[in-house]
Amino acid sequence: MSALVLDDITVAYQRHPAVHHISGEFASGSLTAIAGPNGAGKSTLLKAIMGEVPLASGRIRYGQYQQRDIGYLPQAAAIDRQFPLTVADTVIMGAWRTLGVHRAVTQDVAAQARNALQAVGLAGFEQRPIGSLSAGQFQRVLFARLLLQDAPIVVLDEPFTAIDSRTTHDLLQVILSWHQQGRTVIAVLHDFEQVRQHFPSTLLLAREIIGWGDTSAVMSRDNLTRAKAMAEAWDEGADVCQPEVSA
Ligand SMILES: Nc1ncnc2c1ncn2[C@@H]1O[C@H](COP(=O)(O)OP(=O)(O)OP(=O)(O)O)[C@@H](O)[C@H]1O
Repeated sequence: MSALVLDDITVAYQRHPAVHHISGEFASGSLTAIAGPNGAGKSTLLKAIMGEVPLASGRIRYGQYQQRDIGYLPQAAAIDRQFPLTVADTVIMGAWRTLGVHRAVTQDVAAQARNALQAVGLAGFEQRPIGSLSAGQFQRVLFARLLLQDAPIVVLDEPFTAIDSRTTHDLLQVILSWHQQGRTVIAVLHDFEQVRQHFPSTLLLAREIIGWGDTSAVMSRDNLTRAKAMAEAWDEGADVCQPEVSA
């Protein structure tokens, strides 16, 4: 069964394609890394899945779930940490689906938030302002929020960039436990060794698909060389291709 199906999708910024004719599917319960050179369209693909950028063409099908059932962690740079929130409030926001907009936070949700913080190694941090946390601690908070969200599909954009190795190790265990629980997990990653060791499936992207499937086959030397060569040959000014108009 498919959790997400990409049906010939193209995404463009000011008509320049960042993701070009991508088709394929993320199987339900799969653990997939998205890898590729800088500017390959990895973040853009995640944003398209989340509905944050429009599709120039093609379609995304969400299987048995809806877009709002996806837990999403954007790149760290996209998150405002100056907002005056406590760690507990930030985590509790993950439960918005069960809380609704106006309902009070129940003791149950507050307890879940404490448990989630404990699971990511931040017990006792509940009342700390998020602005006072280190990058690694803040990433742990965002994972605790995802734990509360309890989403069947989790999408992570470079979750370990600029994060210390201890935190990376701990949060990788959280990702692996999501996989063991049968959730569908998709993560953009730059560390190829990490991808090879822990991610059974990989989508190697260079605007187009270089390979998608079993990690050992996709991350071959040939494919990585091809991805690099495509990145070097990119024409930043290329227009989105237009379908031929029949007479
Ligand atoms: N908001 C935007 N407006 C215009 N162009 C954009 C925008 N966002 C991304 N791009 C361009 O689209 C292309 C793909 O960017 P994207 O961030 O998706 O790549 P990426 O694979 O995630 O790269 P990285 O590994 O460097 O994060 C790049 O050429 C980038 O400059």
